[in-house]
Amino acid sequence: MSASEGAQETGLDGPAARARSLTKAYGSGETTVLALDAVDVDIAAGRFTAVMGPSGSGKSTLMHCLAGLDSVSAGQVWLGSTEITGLKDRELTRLRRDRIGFMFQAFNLLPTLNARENITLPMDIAGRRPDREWVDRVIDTLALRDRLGHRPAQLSGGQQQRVACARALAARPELIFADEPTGNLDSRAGAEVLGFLREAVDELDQTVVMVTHDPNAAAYSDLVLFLADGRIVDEMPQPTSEKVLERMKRFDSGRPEDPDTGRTTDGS
Ligand SMILES: Nc1ncnc2c1ncn2[C@@H]1O[C@H](COP(=O)(O)OP(=O)(O)OP(=O)(O)O)[C@@H](O)[C@H]1O
Repeated sequence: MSASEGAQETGLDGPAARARSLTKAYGSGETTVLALDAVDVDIAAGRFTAVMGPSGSGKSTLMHCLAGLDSVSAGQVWLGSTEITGLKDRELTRLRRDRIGFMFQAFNLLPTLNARENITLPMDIAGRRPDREWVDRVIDTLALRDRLGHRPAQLSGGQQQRVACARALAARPELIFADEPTGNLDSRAGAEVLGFLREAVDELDQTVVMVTHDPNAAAYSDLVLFLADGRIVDEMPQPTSEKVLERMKRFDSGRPEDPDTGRTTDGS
C-alpha cells in the first residue's frame, strides 16, 4: 500500500499543523527566557493531542505560536499547508477566525447573549453564514438543544463550557486549541467536556490540541506530548492517567543539580 493510499484510508492528508525549529524567546539580553527551544512537531489531523509538562515548560507558548496568536523568534509554523510565520497581522486574524477554534479556561461567553447567539457569534462577526446542519449536529452532540435560549448566568459551569466547546466547533475549524478547558470545572463536568472533545474527534472528525496539567484529562487524548524547558522531551501514544502520572513524576524527581555541590536544589 502506498503512503497516499494509507492517507486516504485514514481520511488524513498531512498534519493539521506543523512546526520546525520553532523558537520563542521573551525579553532580551540577560533577562531572555527561551520559552521554546527549536521545537519540531507535527499535529496529526483527526486526532486528539494533549500537551503536558511542568509549569513554565512552554505549553501555552507552543499553543499560542501554533495558533498564530504569538509571533515566533525563529523557525516556521504551518497550519495545514499554509505557512503562518511571516503572515501579516490582518492575514493571521482572518486565518484564525476562519480555520481555528479556541477553548480557554475562562469560557469568554458574552453575558447578554443566549447560548445559541454565543455559539454563532464568531461566525456572525466574520459575516459567515453558519452551516445549519453542522451547527445542529454540534448542538445535539453537546446536548445543548434545550439550553439554547438561556444566557450564561442561567447555565451551570459545565453547560457554559459546553457552549464554549460548541462555539469552538461551530465554524467547523481545521484545528481546535483548548487551554486547560476543564480547569474551572468540577470533575464530573470536566469529564463531560473531555468526553465531548473526544467525540468531536471520533464522530465529527475534528482535530484537537489540548494543554493540560491533569493526567486524567490527558488520558482522553490519542497522544501526549511532554514539554520540558521549551523542548519536546517525550511522547506517549494511547495514554492512560496512570502512565501519564508516572511520566510526570519523573519531571518532579528531575530537579536541577546545583553545579557547585552536585546536590539537587532542594538539598537532597
Ligand atoms: N509574555 C511573556 N513575557 C516573558 N516571559 C514569558 C511570557 N510568557 C511566558 N513567559 C515565560 O516563558 C516560559 C514558558 O511559559 P508558558 O506560559 O508557555 O509555560 P506553561 O508550560 O504553559 O506554564 P504553566 O503550566 O505554568 O501555564 C516561562 O518561563 C514563562 O515565564
